[in-house]
Amino acid sequence: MENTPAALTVQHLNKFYGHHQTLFDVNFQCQPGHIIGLVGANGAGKTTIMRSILSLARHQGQISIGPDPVAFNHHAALNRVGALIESPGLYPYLTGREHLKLFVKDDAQATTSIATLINQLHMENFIDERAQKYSLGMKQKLGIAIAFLNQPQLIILDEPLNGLDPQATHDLRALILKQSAAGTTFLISSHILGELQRLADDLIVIDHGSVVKETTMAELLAQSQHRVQLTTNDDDLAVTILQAANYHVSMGDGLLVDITDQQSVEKIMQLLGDQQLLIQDIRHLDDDLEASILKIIAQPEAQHA
Ligand SMILES: Nc1ncnc2c1ncn2[C@@H]1O[C@H](COP(=O)(O)OP(=O)(O)OP(=O)(O)O)[C@@H](O)[C@H]1O
Repeated sequence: MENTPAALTVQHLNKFYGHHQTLFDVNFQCQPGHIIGLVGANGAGKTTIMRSILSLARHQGQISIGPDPVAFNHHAALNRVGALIESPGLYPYLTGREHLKLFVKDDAQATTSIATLINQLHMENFIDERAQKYSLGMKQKLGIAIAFLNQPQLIILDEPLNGLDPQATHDLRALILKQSAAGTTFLISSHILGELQRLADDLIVIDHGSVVKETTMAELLAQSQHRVQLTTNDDDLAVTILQAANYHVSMGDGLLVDITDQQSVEKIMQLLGDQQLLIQDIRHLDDDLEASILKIIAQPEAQHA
């Protein structure tokens, strides 16, 4: 089978601001049509990685869009990339529609693609106003629309949900999923992890300028810890019974019981029921993406030496 090149390849990316190194040998690939979440704490290096890919910052290392290398002085392949980095740079005296006309490349498809984006992002009621009057969310929507123009193969979005209301968040999610199903690759940074959990196929976790984890969302969530919180009519006895059956139990708000692959809620209920214990409350406490990422970053080997 013919090998399809990755949509984006980043190899040995290092970045210095003066003498201060902010990226340390960053390596990763983005597969075509995947949505990749780039996550990490404030200052971890997400924006710097994105700016380096787009040749907006000088860096050391190799970056390729598909099979084509991109460098600070050689960036033809960036024609196939759409991006929104930090806040969009807009011309105050131009309307939103004039911005879209300015950035569109293919005149033949300009009118339909601009109209479709305006419609999909619900921008009709402000698109013919000058950008100087735009709110944060309106600017952000226009910046997103510009990133989606010209059918890019790769779209890079840095904190795209900034300033977006719930409807706009929903519209953007629908647009990203539609474009990704059509083959567009996305690299998206966001602190809104619940939203990334709904969108991303793959995750790259950055900490102190290094990649500390590259994984699929499914893999990460499958490895996450499953626990139940329960209250019984005799919690002390319940602890004794569960520990004797090799469950890890801690006392919190009720009993917190870790569940491994070989254990289950049904088995817990049966064990306690066999001893005539009454379960008064029971609920699942599965880790979400936030908890899983915090654990990755907290691991000592995740810290850059
Ligand atoms: N122009 C600059 N000059 C000097 N240092 C910079 C510059 N821009 C970024 N940095 C430093 O590089 C590091 C990475 O910053 P970056 O903006 O890439 O982080 P980030 O992960 O995007 O953070 P956030 O989530 O807060 O946006 C930080 O330590 C930051 O202080």
